[in-house]
Amino acid sequence: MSDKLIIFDTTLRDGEQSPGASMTKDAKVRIARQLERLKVDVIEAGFAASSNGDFDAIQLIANTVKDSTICSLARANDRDISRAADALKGANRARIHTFIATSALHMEKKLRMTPDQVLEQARQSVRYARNLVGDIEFSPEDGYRSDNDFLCRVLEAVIAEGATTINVPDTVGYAIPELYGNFIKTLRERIPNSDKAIWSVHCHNDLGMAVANSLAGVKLGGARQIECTINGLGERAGNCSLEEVVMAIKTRKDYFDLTMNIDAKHILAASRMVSQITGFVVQPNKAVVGANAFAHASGIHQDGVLKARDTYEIMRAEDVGWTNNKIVLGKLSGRNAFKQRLQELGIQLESEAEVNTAFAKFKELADRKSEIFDEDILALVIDESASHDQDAFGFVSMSQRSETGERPYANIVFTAGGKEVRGESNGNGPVDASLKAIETHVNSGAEMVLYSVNAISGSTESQGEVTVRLQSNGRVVNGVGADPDIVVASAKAYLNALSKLQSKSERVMAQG
Ligand SMILES: CC(=O)SCCNC(=O)CCNC(=O)[C@H](O)C(C)(C)COP(=O)(O)OP(=O)(O)OC[C@H]1O[C@@H](n2cnc3c(N)ncnc32)[C@H](O)[C@@H]1OP(=O)(O)O
Ligand SMILES: CC(C)C(=O)C(=O)O
Ligand SMILES: [Mg+2]
Repeated sequence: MSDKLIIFDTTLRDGEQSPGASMTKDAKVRIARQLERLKVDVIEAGFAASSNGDFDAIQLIANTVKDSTICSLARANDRDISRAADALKGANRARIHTFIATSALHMEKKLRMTPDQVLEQARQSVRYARNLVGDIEFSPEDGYRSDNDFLCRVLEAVIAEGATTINVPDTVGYAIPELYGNFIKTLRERIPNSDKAIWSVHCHNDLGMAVANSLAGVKLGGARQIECTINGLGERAGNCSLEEVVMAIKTRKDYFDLTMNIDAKHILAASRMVSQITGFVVQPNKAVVGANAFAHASGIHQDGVLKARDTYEIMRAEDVGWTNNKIVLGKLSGRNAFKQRLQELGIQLESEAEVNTAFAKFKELADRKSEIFDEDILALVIDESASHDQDAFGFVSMSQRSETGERPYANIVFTAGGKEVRGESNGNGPVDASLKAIETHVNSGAEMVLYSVNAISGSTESQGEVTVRLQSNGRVVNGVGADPDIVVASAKAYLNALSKLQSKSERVMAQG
């Protein structure tokens, strides 16, 4: 049996059947191009008979994408099949995928046809399609819940009519890996002409087993085509996810021993494109393409990964399109990860004692803030070294009150020459009140020439970094302070600037 596994992507057909995932023609072409870069073997571009728009999209994809086989779905009737063939005319390689349900439930209740009528319609449709296109896929819809004997009759008949791929769908996601794998194996063993077709699996994720079932269909059943979608998009709970199934087969080559054309480094871009076009956000803990798939937040794992990535990573992030893995600093991080980040940021602390002090401050901040960004660390270290040099004034604590219609009030405790002092004041706003409260004690006479606030990182959880520029007696100094509370950050920055004004060693900055 061949060791080549065909990857058939149906993001643009079954994926689009996901409620809310409808795509424009241009969006479909963009995705198809990305699938071509990913080197999927077959792109099911849509269902030509479903609408003129889908017909046009398939036609445009067939005319544009030349490296993959382009496929259209069609019900088992002449009209749908003709539409599919017409839409695919410009393709380098075209496939018609025709289907009809074979489970007793679907035949009786939905199609309202007898098994013999279904058998005949399947046979005729494949015959009709075969005269239009050489590459014909046939699917017995709800195949997994179909009667085995009947299914064998239908599949034998359509292979005899020229179907080149037999796809056995678990349409409603009812299968269990071992049972599904054996089901495919049994069909292949029982059908006399089964070796004339390539066998394919098409699994839905209603019980969260689409990937596992597909893998079992390949490993136990001998299927050599997997139907899947980017991000597992698809009807109801979705289809087998391309990124997961592909990376399972690549990562466990020791077990599957199969080859694929896929160029996995385009996986992440494909995932992002599909997510952006459909508006379906990828959950952070999604395998392979989720934001956390290669991220480490706990100290022991971070330490392990920094020493040897394979301690906690079974795939390389770069192989699926990430630029690297991620060490996310937070309250569970350890000293080694913290030190590594300081090094990456080009920060050299003088001694182990200084590292320990900075690490203690980092842990304290991390208890208040779920993720610590590089900018937080820079602010924390700048704050730390500033307090080393200039300790004339230091922030201790503050409280402040502001209420609509009331003048804001601040009460601040800070150190001045090593002694704790307290100041209080009203002001135009909470920042103004807190700086005036400092001045009630300091009386610096300095003029503020700049005040600026920056959110250190993108979210409301981030630290605020405040810069204050003061001018006094021809000297201009900058003070910087950082804190999740921007009023506290302002007070820290102001005290830092006042300290610099007092410091004899402070460099004089030319004004302007
Ligand atoms: C498991 C799957 O994913 S199957 C693919 C599902 N995808 C889609 O349905 C998306 C595209 N579908 C559509 O745009 C429309 O449903 C169309 C154009 C295909 C058909 O639209 P309509 O003609 O209005 O029919 P409607 O959708 O209401 O009903 C489906 C008809 O197709 C019949 N039918 C269903 N499957 C098949 C089949 N595989 N082969 C032949 N006939 C079929 C049904 O019995 C029903 O026939 P009836 O009208 O005689 O009762
Ligand atoms: C049309 C077929 C292949 C299908 O999508 C299914 O049965 O789930
Ligand atoms: Mg399906």
